[in-house]
Amino acid sequence: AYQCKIGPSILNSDLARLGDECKRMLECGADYLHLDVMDGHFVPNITFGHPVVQCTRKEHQTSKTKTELQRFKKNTMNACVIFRLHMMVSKPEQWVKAMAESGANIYTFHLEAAENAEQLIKDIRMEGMKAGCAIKPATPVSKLLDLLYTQMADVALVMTVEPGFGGQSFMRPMMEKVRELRKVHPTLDIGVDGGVGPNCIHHCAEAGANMIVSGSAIMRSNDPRKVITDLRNVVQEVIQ
Ligand SMILES: O=C(CO)[C@H](O)[C@H](O)COP(=O)(O)O
Ligand SMILES: [Fe+2]
Repeated sequence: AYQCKIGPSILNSDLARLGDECKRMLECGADYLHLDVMDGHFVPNITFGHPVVQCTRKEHQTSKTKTELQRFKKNTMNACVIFRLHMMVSKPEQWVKAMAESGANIYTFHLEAAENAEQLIKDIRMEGMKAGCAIKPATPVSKLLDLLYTQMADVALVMTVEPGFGGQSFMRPMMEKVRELRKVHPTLDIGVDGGVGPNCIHHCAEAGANMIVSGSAIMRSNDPRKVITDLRNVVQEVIQ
C-alpha cells in the first residue's frame, strides 16, 4: 500500500559543501533529500533559506530539459532529485512561492505555525509542489487527523525530537501518533523525523512509518550506504 522512502537530513553535514553532501547521499541510495529550514523564531536555530535551496538545485538538475530548468513548477517529482523541505519557520505561508521557484518538490510546514493549514496546502499545490504537514512532540495527533479529514496532505510528518537541532534522542512515545495516523490513512506517506537510526527503526516501521528521515545516524557513519540499506530493509520487511 505504501513504499519505503529514505531521506537523509543534511542538517548535520558540512553545509559549506551542501551540494557535494547531497550528491554523496544520492549515491548512497537516498530516495530524496530532507532539507531543514529554520528561521531562529519557530525554533531556536537558523540554517538556510530559499537562496541556498536554489543554488543547491542548480547542481542537481542535469537530467532536465531546458524548459524544465527554467521553472520547476509542474511535475518536478519524477524529473529530478526530490528536495523535501522541512520548514521550521513561523510564517510558512511566506516562502511557498520562493521555494517553488527555487526548485523544492515537497513543502512540509508545521501545523503549529500555520494560520490556515487547509488554505496553505492548496497554495502549496498551486505552486506545483506536494504538501506536507509536521507536528511537534507536544501537538496531539488529533489536530493533524482533523486537518487531513478536511484537507488531505501528501505527507504527514511526526517529529520524534523537539525540532531545532540534529543529534537528539528518538522519542519512542511518538510512535502512538504514527500508529493512529496509519490506522486511518493506509496509503498516506507518514514520516518520522528526529533521532531515527538503526537502533529504533523497527519501532518506526512497526508503527507504520514509511518516510524515514535520518540525519546524524547516516551523516556521521563511515558507511552511510550501509545505514541507508539497513533502514530500508527493516521498513520493507514490515511492509511485506
Ligand atoms: O528536523 C530536524 C531537527 O529539527 C532534523 O531533520 C532531524 O533532527 C534529523 O537529524 P537527526 O537524525 O540527527 O535527529
Ligand atoms: Fe527535519
